[in-house]
Amino acid sequence: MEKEIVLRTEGLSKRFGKRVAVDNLPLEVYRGDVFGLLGPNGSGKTTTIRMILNLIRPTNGRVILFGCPSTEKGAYREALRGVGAIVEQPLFYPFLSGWENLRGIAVFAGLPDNSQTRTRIDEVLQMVGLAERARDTFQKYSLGMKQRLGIAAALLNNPELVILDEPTNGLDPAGVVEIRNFIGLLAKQGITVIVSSHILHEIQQVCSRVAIIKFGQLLVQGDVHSLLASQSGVRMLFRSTEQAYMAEKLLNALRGERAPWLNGAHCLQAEAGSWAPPGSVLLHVDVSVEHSADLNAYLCSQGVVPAEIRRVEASLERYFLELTGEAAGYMTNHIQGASMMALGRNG
Ligand SMILES: Nc1ncnc2c1ncn2[C@@H]1O[C@H](COP(=O)(O)OP(=O)(O)OP(=O)(O)O)[C@@H](O)[C@H]1O
Repeated sequence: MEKEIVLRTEGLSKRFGKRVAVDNLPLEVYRGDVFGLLGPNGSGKTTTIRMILNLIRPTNGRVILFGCPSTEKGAYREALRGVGAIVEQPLFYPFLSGWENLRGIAVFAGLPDNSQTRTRIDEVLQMVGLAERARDTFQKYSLGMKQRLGIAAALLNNPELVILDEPTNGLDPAGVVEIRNFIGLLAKQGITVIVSSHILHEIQQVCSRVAIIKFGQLLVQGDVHSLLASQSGVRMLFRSTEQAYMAEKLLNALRGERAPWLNGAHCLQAEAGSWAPPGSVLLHVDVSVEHSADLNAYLCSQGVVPAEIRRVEASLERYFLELTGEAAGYMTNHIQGASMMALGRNG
């Protein structure tokens, strides 16, 4: 079944003077996704979110939200009613309780001041786990609770899509886990979530799809499972670079009917601080770890003997570093994988 696109951006770009903050960004968010918008500080995440929310105007391109293009201004404002968002730290009154703060926000957002709205306030406080602390003043809340109250505010209008800009910022590890679990709960209730973060591993576990951006450009977009599939596997160190490239050739030739369990192999430079000597060339083999012995036996039979073989755990962070060459290592050949789009800085 075709997945329904909830939000799409086409050629979305934003320039501040000479600075290009967002550059021709093509995002696609499907219904039910927890969509991670990931990238380092200053990569354009908040600017993108602000354009989606119509808080700033794109220099070029458009957003299509629930089928409605941002160029149709009135209709787009209507479509935005189906969105709840927190961008930056929401402002709350410190001497009012969580409940009273939400009431103020509800009234400000144009919700009627009636029993239905009051019930909704109770509901959202329950959803974010603050029901028992609803009557405490905001100033008594921990940072994590303050953040959750922000999310509760974003949920007031019963949105189909929730956008959370860096919701884990400033939280301790327990707070991060709390927010992550909470995002998972939202997804279980059928709410589509877009969540931005500059710390890739923090929300990797909860995302179904991600877009990784840098300098406002899309580096890669796809479902987390396929992106990471090309990351996990085993890495081999050889006594010489020549042997590593020889093994790469041999294993890529072995793929197919003779070794259906082998998805491919590519050489890369060892990251700084990794187990391999700095600057050495490693062979990454896309294979499940149970086949390490088969690989070893085959390469030895061909006279190319690995000096060391290690399993690698999939991580978006490593993937990002390899993609951008930010670690000492960089990929010496292109990224492989079916359902992803890799657009380097130069296309
Ligand atoms: N109002 C503005 N005027 C000028 N430049 C801006 C403005 N807003 C953002 N920028 C610049 O645009 C670029 C992208 O910023 P943005 O805040 O979107 O990045 P980000 O990925 O959200 O970063 P962070 O993780 O630090 O929040 C940065 O270089 C930033 O300095």
